Amino acid sequence: MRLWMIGCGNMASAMLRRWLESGVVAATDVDVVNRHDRALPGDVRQARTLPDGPAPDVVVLGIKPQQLDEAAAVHRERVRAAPLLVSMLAGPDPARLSTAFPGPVAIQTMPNLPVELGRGVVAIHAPDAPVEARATVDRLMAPLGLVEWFDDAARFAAAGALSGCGPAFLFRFVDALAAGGVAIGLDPAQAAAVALATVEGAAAMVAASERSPGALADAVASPGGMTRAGLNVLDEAAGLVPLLERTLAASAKRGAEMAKG
Ligand SMILES: NC(=O)C1=CN([C@@H]2O[C@H](COP(=O)(O)OP(=O)(O)OC[C@H]3O[C@@H](n4cnc5c(N)ncnc54)[C@H](O)[C@@H]3O)[C@@H](O)[C@H]2O)C=CC1
Ligand SMILES: O=C(O)[C@@H]1CCC=N1
Repeated sequence: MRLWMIGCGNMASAMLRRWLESGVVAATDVDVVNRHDRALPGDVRQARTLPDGPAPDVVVLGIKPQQLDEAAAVHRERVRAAPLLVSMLAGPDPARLSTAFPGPVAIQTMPNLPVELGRGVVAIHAPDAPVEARATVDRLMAPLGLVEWFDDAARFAAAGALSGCGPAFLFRFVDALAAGGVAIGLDPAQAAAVALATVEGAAAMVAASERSPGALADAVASPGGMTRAGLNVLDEAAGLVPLLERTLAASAKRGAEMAKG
């Protein structure tokens, strides 16, 4: 599959790394446009302008949302002949993408960083996309992890807040678990190592298990034991659930503002 990538930074290069590793895309079939050269997976071609020659199968948009209009002004004419535009920008919906880049079928996606390992989530919103366009997008996204289509814009936005931002929240949790360890007497380096290994093992276990996270928590917590004492704090009325409800609500609110442009 031939790709042009307009903007290939943290998120797009995580996708590119996995596309190259999985073989769904060959490095020689990718052309990246970045503002400045940066280290890219597979040493793919990188320039300030799109290449001459025929349009690719897919144009991938990986710039910041605030850079959409500026990038469209520069690249719109070259992109017009491409069949598909796949955006990872938080905010712009397919209609806004098509206004910026008329011509291709516009697909709005929200990936997350673990796609780099093939363990990510890609939420997709393109309710009017024809079936062939959906099939191409599915083929491209399949190696990245869980791929979920949302025809409903509000559900797509909610999923994006959870999965797109979620890795950062979990990274914070790892740090918070380590900070809790330090507060009860561990040295910081050991606390960080123990917290990370605990989260990694527990995440792998819940992913592999047929038991729910709640059932697994109960399997850890002996009645009247240490874990139950800790869970009682997390489960307080003002504990972890309301904290994460507020966290996701804040991300979703900001996403809605960005969608308005
Ligand atoms: N970082 C993440 O975890 C996620 C990011 N996103 C979305 O991905 C997009 C990119 O985010 P990051 O990769 O974190 O940003 P980044 O700043 O690392 O990458 C943006 C890239 O775009 C290039 N660029 C800027 N203006 C350009 C232009 N006019 N023409 C060509 N290239 C241009 C820059 O040189 C840079 O390499 C954003 O729209 C964000 O909403 C979506 C989901 C998760
Ligand atoms: O923070 C952001 O706006 C982007 C979208 C989701 C993750 N990063």
